[in-house]
Amino acid sequence: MKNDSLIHWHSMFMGVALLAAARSKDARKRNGACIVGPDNKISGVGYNGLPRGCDDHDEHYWQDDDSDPLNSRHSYIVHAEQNAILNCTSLPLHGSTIYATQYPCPRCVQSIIQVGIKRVVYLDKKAHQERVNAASEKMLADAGVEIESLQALQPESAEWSAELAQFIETSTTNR
Ligand SMILES: O=c1ccn([C@H]2C[C@H](O)[C@@H](COP(=O)(O)O)O2)c(=O)[nH]1
Ligand SMILES: [Zn+2]
Repeated sequence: MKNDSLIHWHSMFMGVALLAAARSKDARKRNGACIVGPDNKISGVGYNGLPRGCDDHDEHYWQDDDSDPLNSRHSYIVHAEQNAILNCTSLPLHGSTIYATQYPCPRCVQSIIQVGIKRVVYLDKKAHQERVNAASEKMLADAGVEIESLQALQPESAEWSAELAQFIETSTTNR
């Protein structure tokens, strides 16, 4: 007998991004991203973290002094979207969609555009980063890359993803 109780494709891909995010060591924000080809095949997954070989336990990397690049976490962390692109196992990415747990920053947007990704689906948007988000939005619009919230695209998927995020948050201690 056929089982019709499936999740949407959007739920599956945002779910993969959320699971990837659960691997992030960033105590401030755990992000994930999942890149999907036009044929619904996953090409790459990533989360925010330090580059390979940089010790997660080295507190130097997690400092917050933005006035000194040597002591700023922003010099070191590879963003989830960048990692998803760098981790891709199938190329090219032209025409792909990236599912991101957070509205991508301008740096990530640059990479997204340059590899030919044509659509961004995001889960959360930080309202206090209005100007940063506007910079991302301008580049995406000029480059003809669509961006939409999962909430607007598929409300049931957004609700399911929020529940999954909550479940992951409360159940991730070295499992
Ligand atoms: O597009 C983005 C933006 C940010 N991140 C990561 C980078 C950090 O690990 C956290 C928090 O970012 P802040 O800039 O320190 O607020 O989120 C990402 O993965 N993708
Ligand atoms: Zn970014």
